[in-house]
Amino acid sequence: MTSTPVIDVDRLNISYGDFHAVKDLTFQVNKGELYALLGTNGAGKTSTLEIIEGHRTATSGTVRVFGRSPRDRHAVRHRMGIMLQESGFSPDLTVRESVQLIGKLSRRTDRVERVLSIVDLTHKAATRVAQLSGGEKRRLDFATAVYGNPELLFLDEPTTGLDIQSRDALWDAVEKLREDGSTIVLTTHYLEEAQQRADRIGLMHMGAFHQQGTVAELTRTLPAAVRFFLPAGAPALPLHATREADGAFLIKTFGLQRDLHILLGWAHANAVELGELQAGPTRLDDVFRAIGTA
Ligand SMILES: Nc1ncnc2c1ncn2[C@@H]1O[C@H](COP(=O)(O)OP(=O)(O)OP(=O)(O)O)[C@@H](O)[C@H]1O
Repeated sequence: MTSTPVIDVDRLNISYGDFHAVKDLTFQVNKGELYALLGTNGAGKTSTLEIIEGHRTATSGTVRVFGRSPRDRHAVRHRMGIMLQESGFSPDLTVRESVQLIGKLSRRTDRVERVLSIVDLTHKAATRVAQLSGGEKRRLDFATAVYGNPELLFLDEPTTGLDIQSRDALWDAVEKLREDGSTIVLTTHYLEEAQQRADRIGLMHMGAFHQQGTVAELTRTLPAAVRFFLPAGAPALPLHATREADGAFLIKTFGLQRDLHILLGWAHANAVELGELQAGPTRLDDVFRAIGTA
């Protein structure tokens, strides 16, 4: 991974009339990174991506993609693969014709059969788009992003409507592209996927970054949790705990390993069984839930 940014956004502002939708947003995405742009509804993710993808002009600020203005479509567009939430393929075209069309529009070279195989639609090549299932249509959308191995991929909610096998296959294909040096920008409401896949996350709220960093950097801002039930008559706990509505004990801690060690030592010494014991670091969901409460 080098430090040359593929995407460089500097004090980006986007207004719709009087409404200031994106406020002084600054971030970079480096070559080979998987950057997840996440946020609450209406946070400004789509608006920001529309600028980076060259569909719209900024109200103020500078955006560079491969060092060029994204409005310089001739220089930049063929280097990007964009998987939208809906690609809007003509329902009358077959799958093969749709992929051929992607090839023409993208100005990248590839073999149609290779792309069909990556998105697992070889067996549907002669089927009309109108006859595809929701998940199959989504895989055809993915073909727009992978055709010709672009250097930069935008994946907008890529796995919505996909079954687990198709999701795994999509991520395998993304990993292969990354091995070849592609840079990925992901937007998703499946926080687990972002937590698992992203190198860095930009978490937007009301037009600005609420937080930006690696998953570890984001989750370490909140305590980890240890949850368990105690049998009646158990001696006093060695750590401060609160009671949940269902009677479970909850310990919140920034020193998970240390406190688990204390708790398990205490349980062992007192022959106490910790019922349904769960312990884990904060998840990205919790970081999201904390937005607005912090
Ligand atoms: N063309 C437009 N005209 C006026 N307001 C707009 C326009 N497009 C977006 N907005 C407003 O700008 C804000 C940011 O919208 P945007 O679609 O970028 O958010 P988002 O983060 O993608 O949201 P979501 O997760 O709900 O899709 C919202 O309040 C939205 O209502």
